[in-house]
Amino acid sequence: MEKIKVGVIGASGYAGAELVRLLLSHPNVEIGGIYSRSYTGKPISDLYPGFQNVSYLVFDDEDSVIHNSDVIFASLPHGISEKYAKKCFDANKKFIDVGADFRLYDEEDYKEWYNLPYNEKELHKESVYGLSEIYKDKIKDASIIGNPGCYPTSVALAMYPILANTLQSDDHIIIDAKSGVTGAGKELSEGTHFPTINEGFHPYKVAQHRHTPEIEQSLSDFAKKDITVTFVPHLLPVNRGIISTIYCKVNPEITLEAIHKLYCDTYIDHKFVRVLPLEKVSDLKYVTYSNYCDISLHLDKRTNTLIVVSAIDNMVKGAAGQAIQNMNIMYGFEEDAGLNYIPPSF
Ligand SMILES: NC(=O)C1=CN([C@@H]2O[C@H](COP(=O)(O)OP(=O)(O)OC[C@H]3O[C@@H](n4cnc5c(N)ncnc54)[C@H](OP(=O)(O)O)[C@@H]3O)[C@@H](O)[C@H]2O)C=CC1
Ligand SMILES: CC(=O)N[C@@H](CCC(=O)OP(=O)(O)O)C(=O)O
Repeated sequence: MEKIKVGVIGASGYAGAELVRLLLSHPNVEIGGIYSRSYTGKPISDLYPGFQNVSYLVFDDEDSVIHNSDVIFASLPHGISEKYAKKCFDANKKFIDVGADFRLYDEEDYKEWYNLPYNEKELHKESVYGLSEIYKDKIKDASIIGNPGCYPTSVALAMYPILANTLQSDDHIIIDAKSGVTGAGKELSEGTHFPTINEGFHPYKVAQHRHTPEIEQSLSDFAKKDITVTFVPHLLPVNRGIISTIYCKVNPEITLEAIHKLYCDTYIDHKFVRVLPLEKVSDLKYVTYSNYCDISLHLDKRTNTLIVVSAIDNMVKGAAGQAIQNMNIMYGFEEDAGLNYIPPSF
């Protein structure tokens, strides 16, 4: 089968480099080019030694990368991707934004939480929110994808079966989430400095994180009514992984066994969502480097509270892996092509 050409804009960053790592072993693609503002002309192995003797890719200029590719991934800080999306759209190339610029349906939400307007309004009408398991039919025909955020991916997959079947008894949901430090990107900062985070553990942006509207957008879409969330992220002193522990009130008649069956049935054809057997608890160790989302289910009968624990690797299912899964859906490749990594055993 002829391979398609893919380009990565922002390949010097963490999510961009993770895209390159995964794409290099994808059976249906060839890398058409990689771009970074700061490293033009340098081999990627200079920046990330793991590519030594594996890839001889050299950072190129943005126009060559777009020209040489059929589909372009952008992995940039928010507010920058529209410019690249426009160039790709005008050149009839597909565009997958790993950042946040095409995730929110409503520009007012984007203005409120990101302090920026949409400059290319027409492009937002073309874009599809790329939560692979749930919006596959729309993703298939899309030319622009807004790849979901890392925390929102972990929460949306965890809550879809309950909300789509209206089993919640309250429309407010509490999310206690923890992320590894790679979630903050490559740029050095006091907040991610080793002595600051090592042997510490703290919440941040308590109830004011920019993923709040994205999470509410998905959950409300599933429930077909407004769902609100209280979302508190924490910074875990590990490199990779997200655990979201989610609390949702449910009707007293429902049993944990029935909920478990519903989740298993919902995800039976979706290999990347693993509903764990009852009694097991999701652990980020067993999803790292992989595209899996592990979901465990627990019921506090005393308070009729369902507790869903969702674990993903923020760099893979939370960013590069899901972006590649979306590309696979767009091109009709096997959905798991290039994504068959088994998590480590210990
Ligand atoms: N890390 C994660 O877990 C996740 C990240 N994301 C999203 O992916 C995107 C990238 O994140 P991440 O990789 O962590 O960030 P990094 O800070 O590690 O990388 C940012 C990249 O953007 C490039 N860049 C920065 N400013 C500009 C600019 N003005 N013009 C062109 N390129 C620029 C940098 O290139 P240069 O070499 O030129 O500086 C670098 O390649 C963000 O939108 C982030 O929110 C999504 C899900 C998870
Ligand atoms: C630990 C950490 O700092 N995480 C980042 C979220 C990860 C990320 O990059 O967010 P997107 O999914 O929107 O791209 C944060 O809280 O802003």
